[in-house]
Amino acid sequence: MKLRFTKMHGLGNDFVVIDATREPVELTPERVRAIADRHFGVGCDQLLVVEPPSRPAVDFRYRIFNADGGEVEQCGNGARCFVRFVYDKKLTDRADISVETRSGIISPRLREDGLVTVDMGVPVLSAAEVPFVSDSDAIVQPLEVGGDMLAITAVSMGNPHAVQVVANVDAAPVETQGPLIEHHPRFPARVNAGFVQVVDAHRIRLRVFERGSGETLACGTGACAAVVASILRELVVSPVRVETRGGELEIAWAGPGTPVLMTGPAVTVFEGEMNLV
Ligand SMILES: N[C@@H](CCC[C@H](N)C(=O)O)C(=O)O
Repeated sequence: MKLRFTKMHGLGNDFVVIDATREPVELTPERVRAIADRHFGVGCDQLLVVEPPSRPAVDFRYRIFNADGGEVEQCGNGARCFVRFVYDKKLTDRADISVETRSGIISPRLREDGLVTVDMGVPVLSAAEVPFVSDSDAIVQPLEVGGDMLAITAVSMGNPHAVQVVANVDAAPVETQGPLIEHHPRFPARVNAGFVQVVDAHRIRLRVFERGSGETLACGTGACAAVVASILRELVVSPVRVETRGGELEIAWAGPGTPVLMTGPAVTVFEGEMNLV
């Protein structure tokens, strides 16, 4: 069976995007892993599926699969690519859409300058809802990882993030500590591990070891979570430029109870057709 796809990226966080608005596509974890495989498949960090909405007053349903085959709640860089995709494919003539995800509604807007701003919703700071096993909702929490005591902030942007502040992201133990944090028993749904270096009051540098995909060149929800954590820790002030290995995002957040706004690029690389096994 042949399946048409579009290869896209947001700051080098790369996606295979599939249009399932006309007919459903059956995606098993094995199939997702095969498509995401960089040697035997197309290769991507996440597979994104565009579906018709399941409820009134939203335009599309947005499904996200990590390279390990697991379906997850949210993907920020993917959300920017999502609106670029549905607009370019003429699945809508609106540049401002409402999209349902596993964790709620998000609103991406394709701007005239080609950048995309996404209302990513209100961050969740309650430990139980992240989910993070803790008897407190303190902003900074101790977490023992590989014999070291880390100071993390647990934030959900629809998906779970553990954010820590480091002196230098280039020297941070992302590859070694990242997998230990991802699978830490106090994060029962696993977690995305963010490493933040504060540059000044409006700029941070960020690396993220993503749940189910490993370190990526950029993570949109990771950038939102990192800015929320850094504002709560009084290290930065909104708006904040986030430097990743793949480029920069701008994140604005007015504080608890308000939504996070993320602005950045969304790029189409090529169209293709794959053999689906
Ligand atoms: N790259 C994404 C996040 C994708 C999902 C994440 N790995 C998870 O498991 O929660 C982004 O740009 O936000």
